[in-house]
Amino acid sequence: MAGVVEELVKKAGGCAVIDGGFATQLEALGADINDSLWSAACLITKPHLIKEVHMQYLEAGADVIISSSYQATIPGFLARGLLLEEAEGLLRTSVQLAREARDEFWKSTLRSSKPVYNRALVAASIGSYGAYLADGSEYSGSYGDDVTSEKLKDFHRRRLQVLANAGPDLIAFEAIPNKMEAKALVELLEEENIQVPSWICFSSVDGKHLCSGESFGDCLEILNASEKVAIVGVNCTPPQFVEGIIRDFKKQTKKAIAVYPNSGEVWDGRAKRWLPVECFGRKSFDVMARRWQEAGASLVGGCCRTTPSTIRAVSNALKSRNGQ
Ligand code: MET
Ligand SMILES: [Zn+2]
Repeated sequence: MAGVVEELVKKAGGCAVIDGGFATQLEALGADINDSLWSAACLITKPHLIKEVHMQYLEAGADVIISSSYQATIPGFLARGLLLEEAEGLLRTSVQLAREARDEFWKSTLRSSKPVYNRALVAASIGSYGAYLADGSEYSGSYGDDVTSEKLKDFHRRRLQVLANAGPDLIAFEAIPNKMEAKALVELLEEENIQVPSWICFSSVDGKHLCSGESFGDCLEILNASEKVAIVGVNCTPPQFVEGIIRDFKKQTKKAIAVYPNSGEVWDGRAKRWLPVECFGRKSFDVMARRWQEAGASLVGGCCRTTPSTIRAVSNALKSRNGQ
């Protein structure tokens, strides 16, 4: 585990808290994210709301906050009529807003000497190629035959460079749906010699495989071989599968494990809405978070449809047992 993460996990008493659904909370604050850029549209129109969401998660007890760049891509911004420099500037802004929130919150915490908080880390979010396509392939992992590993690397390269140079503590590759993309990302981290430690989290719809149907084990083998990858895990996956996934990962990796599932609701990519298949609220997250720590997770949080109240419950559950 990279030193900075190790230190945070230790300070948090063995399990650090990641924030919750970012787009979800932006929407709750009144932002319109029904947009091909999704939450990243707010980088153009409502940056103050982005900072507000970060503040709410810090207040709720998050030790790691994830930037608003999940669906912020250079081609996405260019298609919106922005210039290349403007697009790159918005990527840097996403990290900057999270850092400002972290620094302001930390200053105010020091003044009020609330011992429950740690100085949070900022993770720069990078969503999958499928998230950019916004066509449902984010959860199917099927990119079609014309998408090669080189094409994926070219898609990710510049954004990765810009975000890594914007001063985050971590890079968070989120909801990676297939093995080709996981491998392309590992190769890219090496090729670009990225010095910021990364996490790579997969998404799963069945708890046994990546969304593509490929095995976790094959992908973990690729991640295990890279020193650039500090943390592996799953996000935006139904919470009922997470305990089993952690136990499975434990057998196949020595890297730290991060889990931040969604609420259990299912995204209907065509209809662009959440289907309430099985929804887990903050009460269940509080119980589940403890089990996830016991099973071996070092970082626990929430993804889509989880909120600051979910994260407060997770933080209270983990930190009270860890004597914080
Ligand atoms: N960090 C992103 C968010 O919470 C992850 C989205 S997963 C589809 O909005
Ligand atoms: Zn999600």
